Order: sequence, then C-alpha cells, then structure tokens
Amino acid sequence: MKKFDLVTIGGGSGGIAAANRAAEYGAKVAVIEKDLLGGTCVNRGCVPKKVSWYASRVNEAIHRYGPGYGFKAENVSFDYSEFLKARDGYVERSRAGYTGRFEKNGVELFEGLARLLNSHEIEVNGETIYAENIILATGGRPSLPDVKGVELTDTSDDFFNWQTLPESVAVIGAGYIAVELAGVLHGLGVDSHLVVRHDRPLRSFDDMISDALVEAMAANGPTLHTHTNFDEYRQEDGKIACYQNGERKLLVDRVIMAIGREANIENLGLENVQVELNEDGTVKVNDAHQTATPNIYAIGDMIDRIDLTPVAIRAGRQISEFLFNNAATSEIDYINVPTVVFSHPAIGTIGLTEKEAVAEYGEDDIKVYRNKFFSMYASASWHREPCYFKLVCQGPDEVVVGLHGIGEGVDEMIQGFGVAMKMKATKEQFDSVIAIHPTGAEEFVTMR
Ligand SMILES: Cc1cc2nc3c(=O)[nH]c(=O)nc-3n(C[C@H](O)[C@H](O)[C@H](O)COP(=O)(O)OP(=O)(O)OC[C@H]3O[C@@H](n4cnc5c(N)ncnc54)[C@H](O)[C@@H]3O)c2cc1C
Ligand SMILES: NC(=O)c1ccc[n+]([C@@H]2O[C@H](COP(=O)([O-])OP(=O)(O)OC[C@H]3O[C@@H](n4cnc5c(N)ncnc54)[C@H](O)[C@@H]3O)[C@@H](O)[C@H]2O)c1
Repeated sequence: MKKFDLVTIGGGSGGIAAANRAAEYGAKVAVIEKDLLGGTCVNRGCVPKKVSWYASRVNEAIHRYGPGYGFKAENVSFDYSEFLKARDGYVERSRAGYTGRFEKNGVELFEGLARLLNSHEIEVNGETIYAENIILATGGRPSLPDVKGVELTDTSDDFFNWQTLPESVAVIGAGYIAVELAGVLHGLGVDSHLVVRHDRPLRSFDDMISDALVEAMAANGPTLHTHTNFDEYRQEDGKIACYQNGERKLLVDRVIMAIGREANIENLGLENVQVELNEDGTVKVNDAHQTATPNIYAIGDMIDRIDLTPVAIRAGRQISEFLFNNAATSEIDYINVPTVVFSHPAIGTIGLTEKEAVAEYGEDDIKVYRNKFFSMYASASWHREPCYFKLVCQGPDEVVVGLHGIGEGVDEMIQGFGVAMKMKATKEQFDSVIAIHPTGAEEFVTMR
C-alpha cells in the first residue's frame, strides 16, 4: 500500500496549495482529483469569469466610452467563438502550470474519485492508499431550487460551456455570481435580466454599495427585477418562460440559476469516519480546521467560513506549515479579508459594514466617512458615473474597521488598504498619506 504524510482530497485552490507547500518541506504528498485539476476557480470560476469580465469591459470601452473620446465604433464585430478560444486557452495554460508544479515538487496526482475507508485509508480507482494526515478540500457546486422546469435552466458551470451567446438571459440570484454574470452578459450585448427575491442584490454588503449598484444598473446594466421569485419555468416559443403564481413574467433564451452553492460531501465516505456536518451541509471544523477526527482537516468552500480562493489557499498552506514546518497553529485569521465583486463598476470591500460595526461597537463608538464623486474615465466621455466610497471607523482613535467602494478601478485599489487595516490603521494614518492624483484611490485618504 502506498503511504503518504499528507493526502488532499480535491485538487482545487485549497488542495493544490496545501499539497505544494507540504511537498516543499519534504513531505510525501498525494492529491486526489476526480475532475479537472485547478477545481472551481481555474476551470469554472474566478479565472474564466475574470477573462469574461475583461471582454465585457472591452466591449463597453468600444461602444459606450470610446465615442465620447472621439473614436468611431463602426463596423466593429465580436466573434464569441474567437473569444472562447482565447479564454479557454488561458484556462488550459493555467491548469497545465499546476501539473508542472506537482512534477517539480514530487506531488503524486491520483485522477479519480476519493472515498474515505477510515481515518487513514482512502480508496481511489480501486486502490487503497494510506495517509498520515488528510485534508478534505472538495469544494462546492451550484444549488438548484425545487421548482418546476428547473431542468430548463443553467448554472454558472453551464455558462462556461456555452458555445454561443443568447439574445436574452435571466440570471436568478442576488449574490456575487448572479451580479457578476448578469453584468458580464449585459456588457457583451445580451439583453440581461437580474432577478432577485428582495429589494436589491448584494444585501449582505454595506447598504451604500448595494444602493449604488442598483443606481449603476439602472443607468447602464442588466434590467433589475426586484421582489420576484419565479416558481415555474416552461419551454414556450423556443424560449424559456418564467412564471410566478401562474403568471408569465419573463420570456428569455436562457436562465442561469445563481442562488448559492452547496458543499461536495457525497460519495466521500464520510460515514466511515467521524466527521460532523453543519446544518447547511458544510463540514464542521474547529478554528484549526480539524474535523471531529483530528488528523482529518477540511478547508475552502466545503466548510462554513469564507468561500474565496485566497482563503482556501491560505488555510491549506497554513495546515502544511503546522504539520511540516513547526508552525504554532493551523488557524488562519478570517478578519478583514478583502473581497471584490467584478460588477460594472467593480465593488471592493474589507471588514465591517456600517450596520455590522454599529451592532458590534454601538453607534456612539462608530464614525463614518463617505464620499461620492464621478468617474473621470466616464466623465471625459460625457457619462456621469458616480463612485461611492466609505470608511467605517471605530473608537476615539478612529481605527478603520470597514472600507467600501464602488467605482472605476476599485478592484485594483483595495488590496493595499487591506494591509493597512491588518495593521489597525487609523483614519489619521490614512490621511497622513499624500494622495495620488488624479485617481479614485486618493478619495480613501482625503475623506472629511
Ligand atoms: C462562478 C464563480 C466565480 C468565482 N469567482 C471568484 C473570484 O473572482 N475570486 C475568488 O476569490 N473566488 C471566486 N470564486 C470562489 C472560488 O472559486 C472558490 O472559493 C474556490 O475555488 C474554493 O476552493 P476549494 O479548494 O475549496 O474548492 P474547489 O476549487 O471547488 O476544488 C474542489 C475540487 O475537489 C474535487 N472533488 C470533489 N469531490 C471529490 C472527491 N470525492 N474525490 C476527488 N476529488 C473531488 C472537485 O472536482 C474540485 O476540483 C468563484 C466561484 C464561482 C463558482
Ligand atoms: N468575485 C468573487 O470573489 C466571487 C465571485 C463569485 C463567487 N464568489 C464566492 O462564491 C460564493 C458563492 O456565490 P453565489 O453567488 O453562488 O452565492 P451567494 O451566497 O453569494 O449568493 C446567493 C444569493 O442567492 C439568493 N438566493 C438564495 N435562494 C434563492 C432563491 N430560491 N431564489 C432567488 N435567489 C435566491 C440569496 O439571497 C443570495 O443573495 C460567494 O459567496 C463568494 O464567496 C466570489
């Protein structure tokens, strides 16, 4: 029987990162992956999404902003199949990089479905292998609602396999994926509808952000349908009819379900080991990412923390640092994790929303600074596109505990502010930095 110091089940963001880090310290490591190496992020998430977002921005530059700068957007065509070649070529090259890295580090890759037999043995392709330590990193998949005709709809996974663009699309959901895909499709010229159950998308974000997104979408974006909850989909006139309470509300070529994701825990043999689950079906772990069986860890989208690639990577690497490099802990800090929604315009956020800060510290202890200005990029071409920025500060020293922005360039703006917030920077320290002019970023250090 082959024996390993560490086996990661799942060769996505978390599993790959843990495996490479452990191998760099000389551990004998294997990764078991049942599908494409790279997992969600590389194959059907961050990477093809971001390339698609860039494509939609190029189209907007040509048709929306270019004319204002004097460019004539005549006889411009877009060949989606050409774009797919470029996007998927980039994805393939990224994936190939992982295989090369495994070879260099001596990580053994098993291509197959992993099933736990007990706390140290795993079956893959009929072979049993032994692992001193196991990291579960099987990620998640799109959730589907229990409604009639759901089989007519697509998920984000399907979207990345589309060979042509439809004329019209409805995206159901109000989170990251729904907002991003509806925005990308609108930007590529598809008649795009974002359908949410409540009054606006991104309700868990700071109110300023979700309000501004609604404003931006009304000016230039997908059509927003609020307080809408389709309960049936039917094939009609070669399209998909979306019904609510027996009334046809929308007729579109395609529907994308983006209502959240669930953990991949099936067929993993969890019944053979002591691993507990949370109510939402994610795997229960302690702060050190250990399941109820201490040598079995779990990370990434299959646990109930933050579903972002860099989070899964950080957790995976930290476990390897703990197991093979004498690190004191396999815990990571989930506070002040910067995050970006690749919407139009982009949204960036770190730390607490204003409401969360008030709930945690009390209104008297929180001071909020806001700013609204118009994007120069858009203004120069005669569009008025507002950008909204906010700092949420706490205590007499005004430590910045929340930073939120929506506007041109925010996606590339906030990483460094994340460093400042990790160092517990105060508003005064933000202001002590001389601004870079003319940028959007300067607003974060000049708010009064
Ligand atoms: C459309 C979309 C866009 C996204 N955009 C971003 C973004 O811009 N930025 C960002 O930070 N995050 C983004 N995310 C989230 C990010 O992709 C995930 O947080 C990240 O991939 C989680 O990594 P993971 O290692 O937990 O799981 P995954 O990357 O999902 O990897 C899990 C792997 O395990 C494999 N597997 C499952 N079960 C088994 C088994 N029994 N045996 C063997 N293998 C198994 C799967 O095939 C998969 O390859 C996006 C997600 C989606 C869906
Ligand atoms: N840019 C990024 O970093 C990025 C991009 C995509 C995804 N992600 C990660 O992946 C995670 C999953 O994304 P997601 O968008 O699938 O989930 P999500 O949890 O962000 O959003 C799901 C949304 O669907 C809504 N919803 C739930 N049930 C519904 C129903 N029956 N009908 C209509 N709406 C319903 C919810 O209210 C919620 O707003 C995100 O939380 C994020 O962590 C990150």
